[in-house]
Amino acid sequence: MDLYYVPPSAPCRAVLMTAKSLGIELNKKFLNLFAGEHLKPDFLKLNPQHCVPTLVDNDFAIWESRAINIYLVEKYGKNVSLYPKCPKKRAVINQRLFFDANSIYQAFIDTYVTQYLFKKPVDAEKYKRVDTAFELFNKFLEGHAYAAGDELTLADISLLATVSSYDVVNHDFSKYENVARWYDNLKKTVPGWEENWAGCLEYKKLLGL
Ligand SMILES: N[C@@H](CCC(=O)N[C@@H](CS)C(=O)NCC(=O)O)C(=O)O
Repeated sequence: MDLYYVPPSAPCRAVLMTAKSLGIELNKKFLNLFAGEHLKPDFLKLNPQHCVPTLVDNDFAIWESRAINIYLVEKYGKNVSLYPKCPKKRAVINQRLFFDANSIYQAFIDTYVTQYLFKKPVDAEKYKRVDTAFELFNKFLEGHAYAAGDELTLADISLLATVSSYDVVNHDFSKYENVARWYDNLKKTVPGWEENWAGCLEYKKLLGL
């Protein structure tokens, strides 16, 4: 399977950690976004939304990191505990995945990425949303080792990619004790963490930090 990606991107890093956790070998294809490779006709044929990560499994292409990760577990996963079939467990995992996409990851784009990569002014209100997101995530983790309960799931992997982006820009989240404990544990245990962190360091450079 081919994975079109860029190393600094949190969604791409989440897919790489998921594949590693599942023992799946991906054929990584670097796409130079700054050179506009994602806008070339061949790539647009695969993904008219022209974003990475994009996974190509023979004649099937899929994008959106969380959709890719679910596909990998459902189609190839021996370890289905990352996305169990129980509807209630799944619903909680999905909620955390949407929380990641819409709240904590989006808050990173609206603040650090906007300020440092796009070089646009950021309203203080947007930084407050980062705190609100961390506060919520801290609550979700109350009494639990993992984002959606007591087992590692796809929600943890997506959130780990996002929270490590905050770490690399030195965003202090130590007061969110459950998040800090969760992060410390996952850094030591999630397969592919080293590659994720290498991507984070590239991200840091890209942001000019
Ligand atoms: N929600 C998407 C976000 C993907 C995304 O924003 N990708 C960026 C790189 S981090 C991208 O491909 N940007 C180029 C474009 O959209 O044209 C996901 O989780 O996969």
